[in-house]
Amino acid sequence: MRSVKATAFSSSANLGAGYDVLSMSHLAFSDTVYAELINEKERRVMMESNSNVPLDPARNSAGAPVEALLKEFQLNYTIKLNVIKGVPHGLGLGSSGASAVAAVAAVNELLNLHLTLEDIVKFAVIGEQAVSGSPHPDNVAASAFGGIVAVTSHDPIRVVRIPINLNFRLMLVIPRVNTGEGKTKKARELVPKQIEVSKMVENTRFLSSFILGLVKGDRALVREGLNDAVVERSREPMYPHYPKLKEIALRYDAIGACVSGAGPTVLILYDDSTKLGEIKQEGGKVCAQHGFQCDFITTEIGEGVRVEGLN
Ligand SMILES: Nc1ncnc2c1ncn2[C@@H]1O[C@H](COP(=O)(O)OP(=O)(O)OP(=O)(O)O)[C@@H](O)[C@H]1O
Ligand SMILES: N[C@@H](CCO)C(=O)O
Repeated sequence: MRSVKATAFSSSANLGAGYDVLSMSHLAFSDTVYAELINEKERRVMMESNSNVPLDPARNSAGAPVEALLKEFQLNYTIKLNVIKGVPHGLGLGSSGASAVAAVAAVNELLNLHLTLEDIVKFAVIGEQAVSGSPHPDNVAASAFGGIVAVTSHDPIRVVRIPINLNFRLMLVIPRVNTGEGKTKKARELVPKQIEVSKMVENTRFLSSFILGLVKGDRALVREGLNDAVVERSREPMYPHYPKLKEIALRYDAIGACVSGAGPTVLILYDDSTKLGEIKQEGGKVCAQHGFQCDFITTEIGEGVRVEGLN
């Protein structure tokens, strides 16, 4: 039987004021999905995994988009997906998104559907809808395209990679906690439905500064822009360690810090001026004060989804 392997990397969405719009792929973790054509008789998705994610395709971020693909292309095929999880889930690292992108990319290759990367994002978003109740496109856009991306249109999906002219590396501060089922769904319920114009203006300034700082290679602008006056604040009860951790990162001259997606992971941008050792030491104490340990993982900006035909 023909089978295809696809690998998609972890991601950090929002990046300060870019809620549901900005996201960054990183090489820290990845999911791999093997897709195999079992028969051409019955429209069905069979699931296997090395992890405790749901094996009901409708409740799995990899299975749901593949079911939608088979329906969209009116294919009565049985497809087996083996989801090899490498991205820890429920921690704000785009785990559900990575599976979704890898699954859609693998089936695209397996069935020669000729999907563009934006088509892959369009279908992978169905996986996010299945697990968080919202079709947020940011994580899947970063896992599909790589780099730092802006989703400039939702319908139709349009994704733009942001040119990066600033040298920096990444550190993920990952709490060793179990956030339970549907963490992102709960986090999205905390986001206010309406905000004051002053908050919109403040976030527009942040977003402009962050993006312009990346493009111009202006460290101070990136530092000024990596902030958020709305979503991060509304969700603080889900990551009480964050404000102090951010203050420590900035004190020791990190370029900036933000919540990774819906958290609780914190993303820190740093360079040679940053006193990383002090951040790890004092940041570790902050995590302990909140009752958990944190892993401090350094990594780099990631690539887009990789596909490999196996036979
Ligand atoms: N293939 C999958 N990979 C990861 N989680 C999955 C998958 N399929 C279903 N899930 C469920 O989705 C939830 C994890 O997704 P969730 O959106 O909450 O966090 P995340 O994707 O890890 O991080 P982020 O905050 O970046 O979205 C868990 O409840 C998990 O059981
Ligand atoms: N933009 C999404 C990303 C989830 O990783 C959210 O913050 O809910």
